[in-house]
Amino acid sequence: MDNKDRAATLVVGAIAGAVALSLYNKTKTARSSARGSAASLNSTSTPAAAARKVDSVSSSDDEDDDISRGVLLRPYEHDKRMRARIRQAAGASKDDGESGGGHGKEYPVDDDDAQRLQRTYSIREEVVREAAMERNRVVVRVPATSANMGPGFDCLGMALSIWSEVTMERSDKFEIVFEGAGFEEVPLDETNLLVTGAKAAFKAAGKAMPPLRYKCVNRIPYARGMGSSSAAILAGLIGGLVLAGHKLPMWGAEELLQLACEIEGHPDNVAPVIYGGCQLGIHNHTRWITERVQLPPGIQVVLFIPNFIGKTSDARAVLKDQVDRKDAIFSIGRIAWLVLALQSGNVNNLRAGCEDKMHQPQRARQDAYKHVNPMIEAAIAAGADTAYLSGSGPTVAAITSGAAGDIFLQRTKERVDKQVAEAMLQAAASVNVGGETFITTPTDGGAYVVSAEPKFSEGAIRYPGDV
Ligand SMILES: Nc1ncnc2c1ncn2[C@@H]1O[C@H](COP(=O)(O)OP(=O)(O)OP(=O)(O)O)[C@@H](O)[C@H]1O
Ligand SMILES: N[C@@H](CCO)C(=O)O
Repeated sequence: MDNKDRAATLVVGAIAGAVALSLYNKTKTARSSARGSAASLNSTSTPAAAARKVDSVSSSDDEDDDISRGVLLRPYEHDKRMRARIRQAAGASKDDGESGGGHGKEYPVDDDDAQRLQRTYSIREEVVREAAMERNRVVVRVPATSANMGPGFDCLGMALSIWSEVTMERSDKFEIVFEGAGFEEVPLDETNLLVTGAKAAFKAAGKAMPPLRYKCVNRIPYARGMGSSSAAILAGLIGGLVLAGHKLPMWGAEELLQLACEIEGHPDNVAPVIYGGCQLGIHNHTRWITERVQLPPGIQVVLFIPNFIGKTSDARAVLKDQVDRKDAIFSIGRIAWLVLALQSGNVNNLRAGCEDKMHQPQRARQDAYKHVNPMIEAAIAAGADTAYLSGSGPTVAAITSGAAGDIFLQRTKERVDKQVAEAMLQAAASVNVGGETFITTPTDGGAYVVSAEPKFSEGAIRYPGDV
């Protein structure tokens, strides 16, 4: 990703972040007021001002102020707050450079609290130093993802309930066995992204990369706009970390996200692969950060997956370096609108929220993507709340809502997703594009280790994959 792309991601992501943050704060008002006067971000008058505030909260020296007031609670702030509180509990000066704050603020700590924090902090220190056991074999599951969702170019994406499974084991020679989607096209040499991920993991561990055997049962459509490359990167990274016996510092660092973004270049697929759900990610000038965007309950994702591949590198090549101001204004409003609609559950606003002028029209003008516009119109006419080009395409995703429980228990005529899938197939046929539809749901969870050898379980503490 070049600097221009990164700047665009920052602006779009920051605005969407401001919207999400405003909603988040609304839900946290009770907690904030219980802690005392809240420097409410809700009072921020413009999206731009809110975006500046987001940035200052995450990176300025005022961080401790905001944290102590309970205005925000984010994973990467836990570490700093904990350190400050422990230091205060221990009676140390807050001004010797370590706490990063030095405001002389009184933190609400009693003896029990201090002991608990001290204990937690000790555990955290052990985690940082911990040299985990190297392992011989590991199985990892990684989800498909649908990025961009219209205007969230390079910054927004959601994880889908389509999982690939990768087994990695130490071997006397390098080998990749690939089954399922893309088995005829995927490179089986060291350029495979599973290997790229694994190499990054061993590098992070400071260990030489041993010969590994990879077996991938791939259910994520290959090079179709459903995040097959990000899933492969994360499978390699996670599997590699487990084999290397290296645990990343997660508190305050989101280190796995940094490693994955360094390879992929943007967080819109890799963040939902790691954390699940819908994720909004930006680069804050120092590192990649991401936040969960709540999804409305009961939504389904209807995918039309063409029977041809569309490489992201080709789909990016059609985009110009410069964006017209009116197109930027159009898309900035839409990403804010989309995040607001998702967070608030107002599915009626999803349609406008998924409109875009940054990449979708440019890509849809290509002959290979001629199905995109007719299909979006057909899906919406058939009852979808919205539809958009998934990732860099050529897959089109439509969102339907109102589902509850298992769809196979629902009367066919009441199933909006089926009507939408049929309409998408008809639209594809009308422009002579072949493919299939796939009906799925977002998944709340991200990539996970299914099992490892030797096992993780010991004594009475057991884990599902080890049972
Ligand atoms: N194990 C792998 N799985 C998938 N793609 C791989 C793998 N290893 C290497 N690649 C490369 O990544 C490319 C696919 O990534 P690409 O970004 O084009 O599609 P995608 O990730 O499926 O879609 P999108 O990023 O738009 O959601 C392939 O052309 C291939 O060169
Ligand atoms: N945001 C990316 C997604 C695919 O990697 C793009 O649209 O090119």
